[in-house]
Amino acid sequence: MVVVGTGLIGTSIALALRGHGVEVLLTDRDQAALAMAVELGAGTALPDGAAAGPADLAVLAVPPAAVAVTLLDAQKRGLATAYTDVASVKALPLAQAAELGCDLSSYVAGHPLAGRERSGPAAARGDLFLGRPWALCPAPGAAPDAVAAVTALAETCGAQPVTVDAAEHDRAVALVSHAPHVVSAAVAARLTGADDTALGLAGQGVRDVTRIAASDPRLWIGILSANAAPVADVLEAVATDLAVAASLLRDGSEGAAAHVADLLLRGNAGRARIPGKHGAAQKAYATVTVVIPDRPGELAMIFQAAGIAGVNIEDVTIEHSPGRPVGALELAVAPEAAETLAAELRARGWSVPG
Ligand SMILES: NC(=O)c1ccc[n+]([C@@H]2O[C@H](COP(=O)([O-])OP(=O)(O)OC[C@H]3O[C@@H](n4cnc5c(N)ncnc54)[C@H](O)[C@@H]3O)[C@@H](O)[C@H]2O)c1
Ligand SMILES: O=C(O)C(=O)C[C@]1(C(=O)O)C=C[C@@H](O)C=C1
Repeated sequence: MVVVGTGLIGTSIALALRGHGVEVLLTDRDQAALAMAVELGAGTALPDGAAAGPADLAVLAVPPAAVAVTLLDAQKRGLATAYTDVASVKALPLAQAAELGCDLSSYVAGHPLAGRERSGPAAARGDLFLGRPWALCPAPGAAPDAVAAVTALAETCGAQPVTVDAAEHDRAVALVSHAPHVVSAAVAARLTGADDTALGLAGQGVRDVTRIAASDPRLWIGILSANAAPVADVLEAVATDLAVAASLLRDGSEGAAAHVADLLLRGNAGRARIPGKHGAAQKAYATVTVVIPDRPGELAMIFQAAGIAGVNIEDVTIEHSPGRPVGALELAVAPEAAETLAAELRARGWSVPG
């Protein structure tokens, strides 16, 4: 397998494949991204010049606007017998590939519906795709062998392949991914002018609604502009709901409140329609939260205590309390290790609520 573009998605796919013993060759025009992916165990660097022979499949994990040119270049080099991409929009890269004269029989456009708000190989996870849908949009003349190779890729990564027409895919993701992204950004953008009192009162709700607003704007402007009309349709409908809700709230009458309640009820109904993930569950970690004083060496001592307790820390987040000399350290660990870690930290004097 060859992965072109060792960012978040390319490296996550490579890690998932390596987990199944697949030989993976990596390439990226950014040498630092490539070196990091190799360092993380995602594969080995694709040698310059002639490869030993074509790979079974080349995965083009580059931004949407780079898919067609990358495909053309890869096909000219004879990198693989089949090709796919992972871009978040499908009709435009397919049209560009046709226009450039790419071989569309060996190419099956793809899109895993899994990601993160962080970019680059350091954010990659081999379990990113477990149980997630993976859209496949083969062009009419796609070779059955190529379709089979890309289907096998999705399945090996633990995802559920879903075959869908490219234009239909783009309309669907405008609703379930692209418009929600803009709405999240719009809510988060209100916070740029927020004062310390408001930010200090921020709870989980605003964090949930704005998580994806932390994503790379360069990637997202490429996605949104490549799917502009379907995204605009959804945003206009959302904007109408918001404008009506605002004017009803200004009205302040009981009747108006009932109408706002109607929007909330439709929200409940829409949310309930989102299917649960299929297939295997993503690896679930337990979170041990520690209240930490803001002083040098504190993190090192906590990590050392975890090591002494024999507990592997899988992930770390620090939530700062603005204006307060403490923070909340969230340690993600295997569920069966959570109690051991909590007990060790409490015994050493840290506050571990719960
Ligand atoms: N981020 C997500 O949540 C997500 C989820 C699903 C699909 N996608 C799609 O996956 C693709 C990659 O997104 P990402 O989040 O991994 O971005 P990323 O920025 O983490 O990685 C992109 C990588 O591609 C490299 N690159 C760019 N142009 C290249 C070229 N011409 N040749 C070789 N390498 C090149 C960059 O150097 C970078 O390392 C995009 O098409 C995106 O739409 C993203
Ligand atoms: O969960 C996230 O952070 C994502 O941005 C993932 C998400 C999505 O909207 O579900 C975003 C864009 C991709 O094309 C696929 C998946």
